[in-house]
Amino acid sequence: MLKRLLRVTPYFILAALTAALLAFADSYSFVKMMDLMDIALSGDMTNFRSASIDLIVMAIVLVPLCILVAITRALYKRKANLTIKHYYVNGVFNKNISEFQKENNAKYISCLTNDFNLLEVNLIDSLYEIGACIGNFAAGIWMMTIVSPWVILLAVGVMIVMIIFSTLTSKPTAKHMNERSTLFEGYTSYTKEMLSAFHIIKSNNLTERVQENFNDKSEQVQQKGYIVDRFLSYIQASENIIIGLMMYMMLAASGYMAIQGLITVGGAFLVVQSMQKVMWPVMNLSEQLPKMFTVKDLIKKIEKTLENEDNYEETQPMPSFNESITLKNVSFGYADQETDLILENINLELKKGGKYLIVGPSGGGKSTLLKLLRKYFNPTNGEILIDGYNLKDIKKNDFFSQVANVEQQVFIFEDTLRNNITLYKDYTEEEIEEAIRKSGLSDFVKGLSNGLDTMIYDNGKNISGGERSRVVIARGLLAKASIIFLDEAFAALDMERAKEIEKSILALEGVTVINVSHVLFNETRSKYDKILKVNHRQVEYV
Ligand SMILES: Nc1ncnc2c1ncn2[C@@H]1O[C@H](COP(=O)(O)OP(=O)(O)OP(=O)(O)O)[C@@H](O)[C@H]1O
Repeated sequence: MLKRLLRVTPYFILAALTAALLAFADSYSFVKMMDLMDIALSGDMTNFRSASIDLIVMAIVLVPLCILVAITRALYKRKANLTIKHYYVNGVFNKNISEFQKENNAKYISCLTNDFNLLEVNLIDSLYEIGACIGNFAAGIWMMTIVSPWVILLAVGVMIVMIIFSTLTSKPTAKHMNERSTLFEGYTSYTKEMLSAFHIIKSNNLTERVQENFNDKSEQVQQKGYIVDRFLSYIQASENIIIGLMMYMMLAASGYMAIQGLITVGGAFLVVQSMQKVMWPVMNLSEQLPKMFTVKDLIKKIEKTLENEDNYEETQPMPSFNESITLKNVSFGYADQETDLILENINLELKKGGKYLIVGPSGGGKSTLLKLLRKYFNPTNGEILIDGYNLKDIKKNDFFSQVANVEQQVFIFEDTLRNNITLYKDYTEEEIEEAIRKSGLSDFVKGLSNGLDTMIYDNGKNISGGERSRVVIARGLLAKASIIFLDEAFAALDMERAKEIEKSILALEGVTVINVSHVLFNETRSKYDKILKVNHRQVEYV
């Protein structure tokens, strides 16, 4: 992630340089003020006028510079945030389907919200602040050199003390931050579950219990937040004491020098201003550095969510599906243990263009067989060959572009009906119409005042379960895939409609259809080439 962040270096440099430019311009205006003060005390009216004009010009120049600083800072922040978020989402989509499904996806939501908010404050903002601090510190030192180089030594001393202090306090801060992030993960997961199950909770009178659990989790997160804030405020208070002491020492030193006549009154004024210029970065650095030190562990935690245990490299392209899918002595268990096998020693051949129905008792392993054929999981033993090539070696993207999946669990995007059917790909109106007709959606679409441009909200809350299923069937038909996998795709449809759609799918020439279903209609039964029963780890022909 840090490597990816390096790409925004030009934006960072631009933002830091403009901040430094502003710091120097601001310091220069203080030098001009010092001159004005000393000229005024000497009673030199001619030079006083020109020094006053210089000051006014400086004040005018500062305005566009301030705007430039705000713009370059915002640009850097925007680029940096987008870069790490793109990196993360890209990483999530590089996860294997099986490994992604093993995890609670609230883990990823928590990373993208809580952890990325922390990254924005503790890394992206802090980096900018550190850049700006360096510019301001340099400008402050420059101001000091104009008055007396001796004051610089004191400022460098303060800096060293503060860096040592930050290093010492960073470890316990990082520990607390990580614990808080883990608590947030549980909290996000629970909140997501609570809102998804809203109607179940209400209709089963579970409100009180759920609220109690939520309050407990929320209390834990708040308590940790309180501990972190309290800890950080102790650190802050200690820093303020140290910095305060240093400031008094510098003030006393410049006062002594003015009394001794080593510097002018204007010079004393400039020392006070330069001290502020130097102290701000020192104070700010002492705030930003501990935050920066906590980022390493946070990034490690975020990167861990993107790790794939199985990094098998797929090398075989699959431009088309031409002959058959063959299962050779395939065994599979989710737990990778021989005793926990769901399927054992399966041998099958599924021909291109063939229509296959998979039946069997609940929990028998039908969906598991489909998951293996869909390349969600690899067999524990044996191999699945497609046109003679091991499915394990076939590149995921190539394989997925040859198949369409129609599942019982439907996902509908919050978008128009058209985009939900085409899945953002280009098809002709005739192709879309044909898919709508074959999936039994024609009457539904005709009845909508906006037709295909009707918006579907929140995973299809404004359409029925059967309509949702048909949208997904239309997707499958439109995709013109070589293989269609159906998993209880007709469960939400009435019998007549289910039969009609099943017939349309079974009439697709050259398309291999593998349909897992509890429902077996006499009218469509004969249209299947083979009916397979999955039971007791075995697959047999019916
Ligand atoms: N991700 C998983 N991790 C562990 N075990 C699983 C997983 N998915 C399914 N199983 C188990 O595998 C067995 C077969 O499940 P599968 O979903 O393949 O059955 P099925 O025949 O499709 O059942 P149904 O008709 O009820 O959908 C079941 O005992 C189930 O509990």
